[in-house]
Amino acid sequence: MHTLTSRAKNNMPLTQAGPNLVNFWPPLQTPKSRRGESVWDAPPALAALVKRVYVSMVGSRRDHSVCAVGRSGTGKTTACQAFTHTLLKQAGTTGENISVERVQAMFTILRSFGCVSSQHSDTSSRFAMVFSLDFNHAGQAAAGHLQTMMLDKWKVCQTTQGESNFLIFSQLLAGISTEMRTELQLHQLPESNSFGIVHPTKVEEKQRASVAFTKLLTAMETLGFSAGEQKAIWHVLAGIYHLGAAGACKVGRRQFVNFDSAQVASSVLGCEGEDLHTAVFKHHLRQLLQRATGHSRERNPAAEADEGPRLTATQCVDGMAAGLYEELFTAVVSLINRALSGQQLTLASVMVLDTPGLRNPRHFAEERGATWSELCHNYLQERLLEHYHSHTFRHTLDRYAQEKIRVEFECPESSSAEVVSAIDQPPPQVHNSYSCVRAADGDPRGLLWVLDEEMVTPASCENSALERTHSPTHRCEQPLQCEVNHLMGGDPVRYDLTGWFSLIQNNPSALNAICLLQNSTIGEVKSMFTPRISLPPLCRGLGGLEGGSQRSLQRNGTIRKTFSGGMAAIRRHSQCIAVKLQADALVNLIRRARPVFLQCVNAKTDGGSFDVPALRVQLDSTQILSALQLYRTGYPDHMTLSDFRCHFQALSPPIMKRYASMFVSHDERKVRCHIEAAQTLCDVQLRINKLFFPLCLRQWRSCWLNWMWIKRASL
Ligand SMILES: Nc1ncnc2c1ncn2[C@@H]1O[C@H](COP(=O)(O)OP(=O)(O)OP(=O)(O)O)[C@@H](O)[C@H]1O
Repeated sequence: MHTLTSRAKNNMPLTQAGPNLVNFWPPLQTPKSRRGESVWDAPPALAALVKRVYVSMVGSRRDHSVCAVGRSGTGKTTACQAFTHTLLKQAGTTGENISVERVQAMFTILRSFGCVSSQHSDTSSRFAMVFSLDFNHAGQAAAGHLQTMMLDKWKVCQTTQGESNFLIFSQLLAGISTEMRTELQLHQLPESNSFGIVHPTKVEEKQRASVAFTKLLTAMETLGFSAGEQKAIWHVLAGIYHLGAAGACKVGRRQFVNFDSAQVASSVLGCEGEDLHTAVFKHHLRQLLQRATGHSRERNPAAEADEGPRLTATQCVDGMAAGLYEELFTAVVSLINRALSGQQLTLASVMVLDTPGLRNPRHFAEERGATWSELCHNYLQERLLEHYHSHTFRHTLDRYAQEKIRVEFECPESSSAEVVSAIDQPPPQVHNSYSCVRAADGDPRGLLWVLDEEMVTPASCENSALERTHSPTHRCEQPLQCEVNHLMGGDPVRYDLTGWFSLIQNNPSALNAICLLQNSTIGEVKSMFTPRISLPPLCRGLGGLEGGSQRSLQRNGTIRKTFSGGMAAIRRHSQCIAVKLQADALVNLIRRARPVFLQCVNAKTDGGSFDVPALRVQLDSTQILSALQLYRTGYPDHMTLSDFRCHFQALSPPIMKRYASMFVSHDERKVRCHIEAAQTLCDVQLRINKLFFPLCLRQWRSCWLNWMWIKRASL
C-alpha cells in the first residue's frame, strides 16, 4: 500500500491539479487588451490552473506536465504560451539564462520556423514540442529545455491546398536587409517556385511579414544568436528557396530545370554546382565514393541496406530541401537550448507539451482526402488522448482497486486505443534483420507497419497496403482512399494514399543534406552544422537532444532509450516506424510526470456561427462528463506514503505511528477521518501564516516554505 486517498477538496496543501480544463475562455481578439495586458496573460481559469500546478509541483517535488490536445486551430499553442508565460511571471526566474522575455523570444522563433498559415489560423504548428521548465529549490525557474519533433519535413517542399510554406520564408523575403538580400541573391526573384514559396505581394501582407521578421530578429538577439549564426540560417533558407526555383525535370534525365537558379543555390549554400548536383541526384555515386575512400562519417544502415527504388528528379530535389530544413530546424532548437540552459540543481520541472492538432479536410468543407502528414499528426493526437484516457480512468480505477476502495463508476468503454492500434500495432513478430520480409497475410498489424512492409516489397504499391488494413480503418469507394474513425468514431477522416510511398521511402538526397552543410565553404554555415557530426543520427526529425544539466540528460536519455531498445534500434530509420517511435518518445517523456490536460475545443465555424454538432463531437472525445463523474465520486486528491510522511510527520511521532497502522489496516473510513484531522491542523497552520502574507502566489510560496520551516522547528 503506497498511496493514500483523501476526499478533501479545499486547502489541501498538496492537490492534484484537476482532471482537465476545456479552453473556454473569452476570445483573444487584440494583441493588447484595453487594460494593457498582453495576449500572453492567461485568462482566470488558466491562471488558476497555473497556480495549482505550481503549488502542487513545489509541494510534491514531482514533475508535472501540461498537455494540450484538440483539433487544429482550437488554441493549443496559444494556451501553452499563456500558461508558460503566467507560470514564469508568478514563480519568478533566477539567473540570466531564463526570463519571461527570453521564453517569449523562443516562441517567436518557433512560430516563424515551425508554423504555416492556413485557412483557419495564421500560425498552424507543424512540429511537436516539449518545453520543460526546471525549478530550483527556491521554487524559481532556473532553466528551460526544448525538445522538438518534426513529423512533417515535407511541408517545406510540398504545398497543401490553402496552406502556406513555413512562415519564415515569406518573412525573410519581405524583411531581409538590402545588403543581405544581395548576398543571398534574392533581389530578382524568379516567377515560379516549385516549393510554393512566394514573396508576399499585397502591401498589407508584405507589411505584416516584414514586421514579423523584425520581431524575429529581436527574438534572435534576445537569445544571443550571433551575427554569424543568423547569417548561416539565412543562407540555408535562401539555398532552399533557390532549390525550389531550380525545380526538377519531370521527364528525361534527372536534373534541374533552371540551371541558373541551381547555380545560385549552390553558391548560397557554399558548394560547387557539381557537388550540389551529385548530392541531389547522384547519391549512389557519392555513397560509393565515400565508402571507397573511407570518408563516410556516419553509418546509415537504412541507406546502406535499402537504397530503395530509383527516385524521380522531383523526389530528389524535394528530399534535399526537406533534409536541409530538418537540419536547420534542429540547429535553431540547439541555439535556443544553448540560450535557456542552466546548471542549477532542480527541485522539479513543469513540461508543456504542444502538438499539431487533429486535422480533417471535412472540417473546412474540402473535397480532398487527408495527406500523410495529417495522418502523422492525427495519430499523435490519438496517442495523447489514449494517455489521457488511461491516466484519467484506468490508472485511477486501478489505484482504487489496489487500495480496496469501492467507487461506483463504470469506466467508459470507448477510447482511442482501437484507432491507435489500427495505425501502429506491430506484427506479432518483428523481424530481426533490417530487410523486412513480408509476413503471413492475415496477421493484424497497423497501417504504419503495413506501409513499411509494402514499401520495400518489390512491385508493391499503395493499393496493396490498403488491401491489408483492418478495422476501424476501412477502404472507401474512391481509389487509394481509406477512412479512419478518429475521436472514437466521432470524426472519421478520409485519407488519400496517393504518392505516400515517395514520402516514406528513405530519400538519400535528404540524408546528403547534412554532408553538404558540413562541407560548406561558408565558414558560418560549416561551423553551425559541424557539432551535429558527433551525434549519432538517432532520428533526423528530433531536436533538442543536447544539454548538460542533469535534468536535460535524463529527458534526452528517455528519448534515446525509446529509439535504441529492441525493435526500435533496428527499425528507427524507417520513416513509418520513426513516426510511431517519436510518438512513443513524446509519451514516455511525460508519462512519469503528473499530467494536466488542456482539452481545447472550437465552438464556432469560420463564418462565426455556433457549430453545435462539431462541439458535441469534440466534447465527446474529451469524455469530460465521465471524468467529472469520477472526480466527484472518487478520491482525486491523494499522495504517496512518503509524501504523507514528509508533510504530516510534524504532527508528532505518536500520531504518525497511528496513521501508519491505518495504512496497514486498510480501513478507509478511519484513514479519511485521520487525514482530515491532520489536514485541519495543517490548514490552521497555513491560515496563521497567511495572516502575515497576502495571498498572491509569490507570497503563498514563501508562506509555504515558512510553514515547512515552522514544521521542522516543531519536530
Ligand atoms: N481563446 C481564444 N479565443 C479566440 N481566438 C483564439 C483563442 N485561442 C486561440 N485563438 C486564435 O486561434 C488561432 C489558432 O490558435 P493556435 O495556433 O493556438 O491553435 P492550435 O490549436 O495550436 O492550432 P494548430 O494545432 O494548427 O497549431 C490563432 O489565430 C489564435 O490567435
